[in-house]
Amino acid sequence: MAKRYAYLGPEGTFTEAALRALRPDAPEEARVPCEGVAAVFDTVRSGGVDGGVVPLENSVEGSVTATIAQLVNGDPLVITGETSVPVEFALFARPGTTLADVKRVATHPHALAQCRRWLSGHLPDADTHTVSSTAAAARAVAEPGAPYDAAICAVIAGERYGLQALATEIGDRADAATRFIYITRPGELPEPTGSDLTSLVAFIAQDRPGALGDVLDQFTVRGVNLTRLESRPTGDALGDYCFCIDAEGHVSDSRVGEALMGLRRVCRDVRFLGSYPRSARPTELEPRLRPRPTTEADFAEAERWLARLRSGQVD
Ligand SMILES: O=C(O)C(=O)C[C@]1(C(=O)O)C=C[C@@H](O)C=C1
Repeated sequence: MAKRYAYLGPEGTFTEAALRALRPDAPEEARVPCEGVAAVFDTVRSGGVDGGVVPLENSVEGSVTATIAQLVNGDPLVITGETSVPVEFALFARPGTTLADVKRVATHPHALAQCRRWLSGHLPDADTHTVSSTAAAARAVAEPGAPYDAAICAVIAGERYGLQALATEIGDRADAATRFIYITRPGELPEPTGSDLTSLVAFIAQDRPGALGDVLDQFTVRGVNLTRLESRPTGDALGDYCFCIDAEGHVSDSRVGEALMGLRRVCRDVRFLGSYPRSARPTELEPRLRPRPTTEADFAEAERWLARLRSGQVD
């Protein structure tokens, strides 16, 4: 049966652009728009689709909490791919509307946070309303008797719903980008590519001095670079946190595997969220991320050395 993919819809979201980048050969009917991040996760979990795409983090606004909450607390799904998409915002309204007519602006909370400067400069008195996505805002503005006068959305969404641009490039940061993940039900892992990321959630055993240090040490001593570390409430009690971690490398790399075993020993729980190809190639990475402090070859050589010691040989 042909594969189908859920995404944060409706048509015209940045998430749809991410899905097109991740699955360029998928025909239109393979893309299943969902209203909200939780609905994408549920559709993937229920087996209604093969996988799904959701936003994970934005370079300006940070994490998408709805996605993190599903990854941390929901029934386990794994990440098998990622991509990042530049996010450029525009203000769209029904044809004939002028900027002076705009009193109510709708958009996604992350988009609103990224256009604050432009809004306070150009529409200081407009009321702002948040909806489930930037394209949902554009669609709502296009409806007869719409509750909003304008939407902050991608150009493609404004055009898709027959609106007219009142302003383009209204984001506070022209170089803003959002990172999206491709999620599936647990199954076969993607093959290592030599440029992978491993995502996980570490739940510390007990709040005490050095508890986070113990988690980080598992990576430090094995020369595994972290690309993201975020503390999130577990939801169980006020002040109870877990740590969302992205590390360079694949679970099949010995040192990443050993770091995971180390975490398993020092943490109350570890949720493995997947190993998957990194979207930026190493040549595009900043030099400070390379070279790795130790290589896979160093690791293998140290293992052989230990085996020799254990068998009674001394170098
Ligand atoms: O609303 C959209 O178009 C989305 O794809 C969601 C989303 C997000 O959740 O951050 C994606 C990119 C932008 O930062 C704004 C909104």
